[in-house]
Amino acid sequence: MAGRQRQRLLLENAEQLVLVCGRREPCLRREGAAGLAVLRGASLVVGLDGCIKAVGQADVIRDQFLEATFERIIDCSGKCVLPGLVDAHTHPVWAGDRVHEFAMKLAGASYMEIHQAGGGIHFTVEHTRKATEDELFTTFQHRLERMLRAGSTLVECKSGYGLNLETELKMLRVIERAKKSMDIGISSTYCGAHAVPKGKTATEATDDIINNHLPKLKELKLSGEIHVNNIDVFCEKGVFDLESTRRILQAGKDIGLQINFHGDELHPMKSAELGAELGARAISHLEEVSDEGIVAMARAKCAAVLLPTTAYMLRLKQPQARKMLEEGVIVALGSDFNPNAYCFSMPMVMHLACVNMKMSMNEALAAATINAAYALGKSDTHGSLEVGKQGDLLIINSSRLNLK
Ligand SMILES: N=CN[C@@H](CCC(=O)O)C(=O)O
Ligand SMILES: [Zn+2]
Repeated sequence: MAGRQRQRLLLENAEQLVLVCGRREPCLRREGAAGLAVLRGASLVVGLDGCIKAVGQADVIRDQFLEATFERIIDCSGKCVLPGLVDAHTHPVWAGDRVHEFAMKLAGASYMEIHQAGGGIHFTVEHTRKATEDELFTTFQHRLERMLRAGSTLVECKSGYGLNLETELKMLRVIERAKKSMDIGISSTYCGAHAVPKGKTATEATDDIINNHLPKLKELKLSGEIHVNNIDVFCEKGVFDLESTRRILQAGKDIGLQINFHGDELHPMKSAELGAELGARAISHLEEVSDEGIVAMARAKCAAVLLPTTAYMLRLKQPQARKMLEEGVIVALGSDFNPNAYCFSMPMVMHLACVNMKMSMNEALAAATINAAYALGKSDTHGSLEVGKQGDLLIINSSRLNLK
């Protein structure tokens, strides 16, 4: 029946059609991530609703859709098709660059020394508070366009440079506007606990978030004004300790947000153990995760969002990607785009993951597609080329990805 209908797009006869997975797996672990599903000489059909209608050998699809009409047909002979990339961790809404801090870091200052001296996130907060919503939207839009050009079709976007309710909401409104107007998927994250605002203690900031910020987010969700997907905390020595992190994440979960937070980045905090206990969807960074934390994450099916740009930029030790993969953790990747790590490109992130974290190319692609989608709770609709999923895809002008 579908074979006679009008369809949006036919990608014909790709040399390699990299499905990533083909049995509706929610994520890929161990051997699953090491060997991806690939069809050769294959075609794919996207329907008028933007979803994938068929994937298969070119001659089979041709027969099946003999009587169909297409808005567009693209000859993919000699080319590769793969799912749109998913960037599972970004901080893309802000004003005021931090180029001056690069020189400080090169001269030996650490990320936390700059932060504690009032720079880093605090510097960005000062500038973001002063910026208008339109100014923030314009730069954000430009950044999303660049991410899209680098192949990302679904991006996690955090607030977190406001810290007060007014500016956090301003950032979330900007993200909401892009969700509605831009041709890129967005999973939005409330990250009001990104730093302890100047003039407050961590406990005061935690109380403010729980008593004022989160109830407001609940109200705005009910009225349909802002729909946030995830809750985040920077769980770190000198920022939010384990107890404050627990209180904030639990309160976020109680209003229906998915837990997806920064943990075990600069110091071992037992963030992974906490995330596993709270049922977190994902934890990012994990350079300092413990062995027990890795096991707990694997058991709890809590994704590890690894950020190779951070370890590179801050000269941190690399997260133990190989150990996580061997223990069965769901490993995802993110660009961590922010004023400290100015990288829009998931292909670059995948490259760094292979070279610096010793992931295989297959593992890196799984981490930047189905597993990143899993980290955002979206692997039922994104992250692989399977019937029923969104038709987000990339055509690569190369006959083979040479995956191993
Ligand atoms: N570590 C905390 N947050 C960001 C950095 C944000 C910033 O420095 O502005 C990160 O994920 O790397
Ligand atoms: Zn971050």
